[in-house]
Amino acid sequence: MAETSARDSAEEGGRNVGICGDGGAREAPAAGGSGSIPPPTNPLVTPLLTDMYQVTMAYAYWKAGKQNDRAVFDLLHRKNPFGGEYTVFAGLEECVRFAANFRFTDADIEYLRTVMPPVCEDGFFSFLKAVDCSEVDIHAIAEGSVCFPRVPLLRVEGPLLVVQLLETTVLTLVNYASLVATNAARFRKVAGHDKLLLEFGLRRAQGPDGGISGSKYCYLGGFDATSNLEAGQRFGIPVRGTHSHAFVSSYMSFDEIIDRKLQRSDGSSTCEDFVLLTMQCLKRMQGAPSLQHWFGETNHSELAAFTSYALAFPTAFQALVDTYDVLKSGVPNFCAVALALHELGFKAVGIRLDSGDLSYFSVESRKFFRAVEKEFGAQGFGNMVITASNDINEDTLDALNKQGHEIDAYGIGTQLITCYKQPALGCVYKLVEINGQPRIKLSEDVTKVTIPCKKQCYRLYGKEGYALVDLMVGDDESPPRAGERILCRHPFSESRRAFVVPSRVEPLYKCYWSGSSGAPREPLPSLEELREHCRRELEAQRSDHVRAFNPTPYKVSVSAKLYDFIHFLWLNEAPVGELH
Ligand SMILES: Nc1ncnc2c1ncn2[C@@H]1O[C@H](COP(=O)(O)OP(=O)(O)OP(=O)(O)O)[C@@H](O)[C@H]1O
Ligand SMILES: O=P(O)(O)OC[C@H]1O[C@H](OP(=O)(O)OP(=O)(O)O)[C@H](O)[C@@H]1O
Ligand SMILES: O=C(O)c1cccnc1
Ligand SMILES: [Mg+2]
Repeated sequence: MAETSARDSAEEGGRNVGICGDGGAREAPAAGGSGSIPPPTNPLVTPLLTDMYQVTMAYAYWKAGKQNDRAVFDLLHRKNPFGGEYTVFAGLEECVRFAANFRFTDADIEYLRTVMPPVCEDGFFSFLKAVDCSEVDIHAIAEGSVCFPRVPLLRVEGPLLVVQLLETTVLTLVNYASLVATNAARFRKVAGHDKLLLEFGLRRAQGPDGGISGSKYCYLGGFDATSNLEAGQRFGIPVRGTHSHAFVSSYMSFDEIIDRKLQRSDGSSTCEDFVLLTMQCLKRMQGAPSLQHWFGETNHSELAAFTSYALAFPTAFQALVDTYDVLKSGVPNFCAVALALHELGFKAVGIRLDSGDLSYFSVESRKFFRAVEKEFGAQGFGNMVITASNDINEDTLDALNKQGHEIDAYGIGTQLITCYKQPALGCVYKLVEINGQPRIKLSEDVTKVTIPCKKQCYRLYGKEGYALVDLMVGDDESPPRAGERILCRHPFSESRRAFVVPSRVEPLYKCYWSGSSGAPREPLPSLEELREHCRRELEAQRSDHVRAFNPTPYKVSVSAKLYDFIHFLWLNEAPVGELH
């Protein structure tokens, strides 16, 4: 029979990986095509969670009578994070919740009166009080999708004043969400699909929102569970935990263990002194010829702590073994308690390593488990779960893979949740059309030149089933069709172009908020569905695009017509220099 991985066991109901719980989510998934959409998860996400200049611009638009000009903005990133060639798009549901509930309160309006210059007319504030997203449409790539620079993740269309007001908030909702989901996906890729990935980031996250949204989007990106109970309750993410060094060092002797009784797992009898039993097990291990060279005296306060923890959790005993000395004390003490549990019909879970050379300690611990299994016929000891933590990042995971290790599960905090390798994703929100007139933003840096026009985006697949290219076309152009040859051009580099005959064409945009047209909108999937979508998307990528080291860039292109138009507009808008 194939060995069950730690991850499988956890997914089977989480019985086998420490203390765990899979309580139901407090929030039902957001309403989809019908019904009301709940407010953003974080109550701080209000219309005032924005930069002041959005409101001053709103005033100037209103003063000029431009407030209802029909505007189209694209939200896009220009560069993939972490030196990679892909990004996982996340944060869409929160944007839709924000738009659906966008309304200034009376208190907001009163506050704005105090901060806006006194010249601002009263009529503006009355106007602002009535502003909502009932005339706004949001089209977007599905949340959890793999996406690429320049292809807008969101297209927001509506009255200029209100779609301008959405800018900062939707950026803050998408930037970190997509960054941390991508980080999680990268950790998953290098760790391997058979490993259990636990997110332990809350204590190091950038504040409570970083903690909560970090847990959510790490789960979306491929982590299996979190230590964060609020995120567990709110989103239905499985929660897991072990114990800390403080628990171990809080014990000084066995005298602290008062209630020493432990009923056998089948309830048939009771062991009156479990402490004595663990001490006897340790003695037996010390006397076993095959284990003698491994260790001598162990730390007894550590053994007391482990024994006490096992009395509290006989069915889920997992021990942190590096408080004093991993191989001379932690692992033998753990095995003594695990053997005592075994005698009473319980199966211990395993250990957590939190310092030192994780490869070496995991390999040595596994050898010790196997030796104990052999010596005492303790079935299952050889494959007890080894969890590793301590400032782990992508490079550590890669190094561990190269060295060889026996780790089944990783607990990862700081480097994951803070996105230590790259702390920000640079999504921007750019005006691309106003009243049907395409607009462009020029820059010395060609990567910063915007692609004008209200656009449609398609992913074109080749005959081997992989995506070949993402193609942007003007909204008025006919869509590319499977089996039909189409010229795909790099948006800015004249010589980079290719004819593509797609085997399949996937339209990337769906409508997630349809204020003005009242068109049916896509349902908002549950977090579990987003996670599954993300997993499938990552699996479907060509391996050279998603490898960690020197990945191949994915092609993002525009139609010939859009290419010509971009360059026409560019020449039109760029002033001609004069040399003297
Ligand atoms: N075999 C390994 N290969 C590469 N990196 C490793 C390996 N084992 C551990 N690491 C990493 O090396 C770093 C060890 O850090 P450091 O020396 O500060 O910790 P430590 O002294 O072992 O533990 P602590 O300071 O928490 O008691 C951690 O980032 C850890 O993830
Ligand atoms: O290392 P991270 O990836 O951030 O994972 C979370 C860390 O948090 C805990 O201890 P903490 O760091 O609070 O104390 P310690 O460093 O002394 O173990 C845990 O033991 C991990 O080491
Ligand atoms: O449960 C754990 O082991 C844990 C949780 C958070 C941080 N470090 C470890
Ligand atoms: Mg630490």
